[in-house]
Amino acid sequence: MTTDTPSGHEAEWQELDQWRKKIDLIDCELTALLGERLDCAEKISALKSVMGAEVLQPEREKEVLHNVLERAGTEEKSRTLANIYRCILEESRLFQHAWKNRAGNTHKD
Ligand SMILES: C=C(O[C@@H]1C=C(C(=O)O)C=C[C@H]1O)C(=O)O
Repeated sequence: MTTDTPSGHEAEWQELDQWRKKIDLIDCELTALLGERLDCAEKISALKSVMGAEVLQPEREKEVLHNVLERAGTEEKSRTLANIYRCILEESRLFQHAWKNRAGNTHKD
């Protein structure tokens, strides 16, 4: 047990520690999956550049959100996952714009 935890409730602290270990494992998996998701977004960005398509695809974003919320389970999780996914979609868009700008600069040389 670390020294910055209040004394007492040892069993609860031990259980909390177990849940934190589980969260650390989930974060490991999430980091890998989100990285993979960004790799897909990068490939899509390259294709959109060739096709002259916009980065922002509102209908596709609605579909992504719909797919996620369908699996959310509860109203509370649905609200939270919607917020998380709005951030993911925004960052995915920014990532694609950054890739597009880098690719554009490279092709000018
Ligand atoms: C990845 C794409 O680009 C953007 C980002 C999306 C995403 O991260 O899922 C979805 C739609 C686009 O606004 C795509 O068009 O599929």
